[in-house]
Amino acid sequence: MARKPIIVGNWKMNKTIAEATAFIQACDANAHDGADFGVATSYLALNEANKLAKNLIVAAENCHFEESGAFTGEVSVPMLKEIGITHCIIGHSERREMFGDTDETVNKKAKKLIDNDMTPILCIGETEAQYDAGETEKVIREQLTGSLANLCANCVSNMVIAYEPIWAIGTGKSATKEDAQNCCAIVRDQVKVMYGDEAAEKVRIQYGGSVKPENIVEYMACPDIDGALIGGASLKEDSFNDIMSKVK
Ligand SMILES: O=C[C@H](O)COP(=O)(O)O
Repeated sequence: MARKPIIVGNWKMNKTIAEATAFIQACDANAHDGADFGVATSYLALNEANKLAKNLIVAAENCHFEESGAFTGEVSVPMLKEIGITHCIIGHSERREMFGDTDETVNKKAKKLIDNDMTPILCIGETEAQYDAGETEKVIREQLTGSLANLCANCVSNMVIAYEPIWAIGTGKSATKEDAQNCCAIVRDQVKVMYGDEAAEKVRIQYGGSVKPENIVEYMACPDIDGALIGGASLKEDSFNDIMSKVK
C-alpha cells in the first residue's frame, strides 16, 4: 500500500517567533503534494507560525497528558488544539533523557492526543551503548510495547513513529540505510504484533538522526521508511527547501 511520506523538521529550542515566521514565509510555498511536510516549533512560536502556514504542518514538540491542572510550566493538548495544532512530537530522546519522559507518560500523551483527534509523532530509539551491545531490536520492541499500550488499531495506523538512534542525533553519524531500514522494519513488525496487519501497513515510520539533503533520497528509497524527523538540517531555509525538493 502507498503511504504518503511525512517529513518533519524538529527545531527543538531554536528560533524566536520572528525567526520561525520568516522561515515559514521562505519555505511554505515549496511544500508540495508529494509528501506531508512540517516543522515542530517552540510553544511560543506555534500560533504565529500556524496562522501563516498554508502548506506546512506546524507541530508541537511536546504536550502534557492531563487535560488541565496544577502542572506549572506545562501545556495541555486542548490548548494546542485550540490554536489549530494537529500534530505533536512525543517521547523525543531529549525529553526522555533530560525531562523524565518514560514509555508510560509517553503512552498517556499518545492517548490524550488521539482522544483530541490529533496525530502523535512518537519517537523511539536506542542509545549508543545499547547499539554496541546488540540490544537495538529489544529496545525498539520494549519502547513500542510501552508507548503504544492499550490504543486502538485504527488509532495506531494514523500515528507517525520516528525511529531515531540516539547516537545519530546531532552527531553527523547517521545510520546506514541498511540499519535504518532494518530498524524501521522492526518497528513495523512490532506494530503488527500489537495491532495487526492493517495498522502495520498504514502506520508511517520516519527515520531520524543526521538526515540532510545529501542523504534524504537514500533513506526515502527504503521500503519501510516513510519519512524523516530532521533536527539540524531543518533549521536553515535552504537546506529544508532542498530536502523538500528531493522528496517526491
Ligand atoms: O528530532 C530530530 C532528531 O533529534 C534528529 O536531529 P538531527 O537531524 O540534528 O540529528
